[in-house]
Amino acid sequence: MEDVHVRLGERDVLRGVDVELTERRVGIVGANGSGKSTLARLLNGLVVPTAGRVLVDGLDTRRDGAAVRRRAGFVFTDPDAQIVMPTVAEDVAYSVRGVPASERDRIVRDALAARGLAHHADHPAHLLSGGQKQLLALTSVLAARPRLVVADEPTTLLDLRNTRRFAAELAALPQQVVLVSHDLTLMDAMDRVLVVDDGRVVADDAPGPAVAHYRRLVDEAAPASRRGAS
Ligand SMILES: Nc1ncnc2c1ncn2[C@@H]1O[C@H](COP(=O)(O)OP(=O)(O)OP(=O)(O)O)[C@@H](O)[C@H]1O
Repeated sequence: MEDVHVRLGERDVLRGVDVELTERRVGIVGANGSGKSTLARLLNGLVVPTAGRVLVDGLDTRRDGAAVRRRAGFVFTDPDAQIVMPTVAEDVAYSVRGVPASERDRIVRDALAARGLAHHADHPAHLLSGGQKQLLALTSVLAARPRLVVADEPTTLLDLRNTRRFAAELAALPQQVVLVSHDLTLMDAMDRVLVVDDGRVVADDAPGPAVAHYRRLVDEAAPASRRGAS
């Protein structure tokens, strides 16, 4: 991201973000409305910069949006917003729809087996539990073999067990992962963490110091009367 600015409506949502993300695991934390989702969405061209450039694998997201989206898979917070087909297997098949049918069936079978969803293949996707739906969303994204996986608060709807399971799935991926989350425990597994505040990256460090920076920001923003109590 080269000096990226994003203006949405009347608001400067991102103001001069300049980062090169080369680590395998990159976390993004920050307050509600600070610009994290916008930053994540820049990475697959769902949002394009108002000024500056975003390059993914050397491709400009403004010019080569479709090619960028093939490289960068996006996992949304709410899997219901992402699951588009009636059954579990059909949903995974949809994300590899360009592949010949015989190969597609094999990809779908392998992908479902890898996430423990094989016996749900013909089940209606909407009947899965929240955790299973999130795994299905990840499975469908991964079936398209993206080089980069961007996940925007993917564990918000999950209980502790499924959060752990999903985090383990993300951790095991060979791809580069960019993870936006309010769950600071997930940041321990990152190689690098960006702290976003009011549209800027205000810290960019290893997880320990970055999360400490974020905690200080929150403490400083709290009214003095509450600070002692926290
Ligand atoms: N399409 C839009 N038009 C106008 N403003 C927008 C639009 N999308 C986002 N915003 C604003 O941009 C700011 C940043 O939003 P963003 O979703 O990136 O924040 P976030 O850090 O991911 O927040 P959260 O943690 O609450 O998900 C917010 O103030 C939001 O209201």
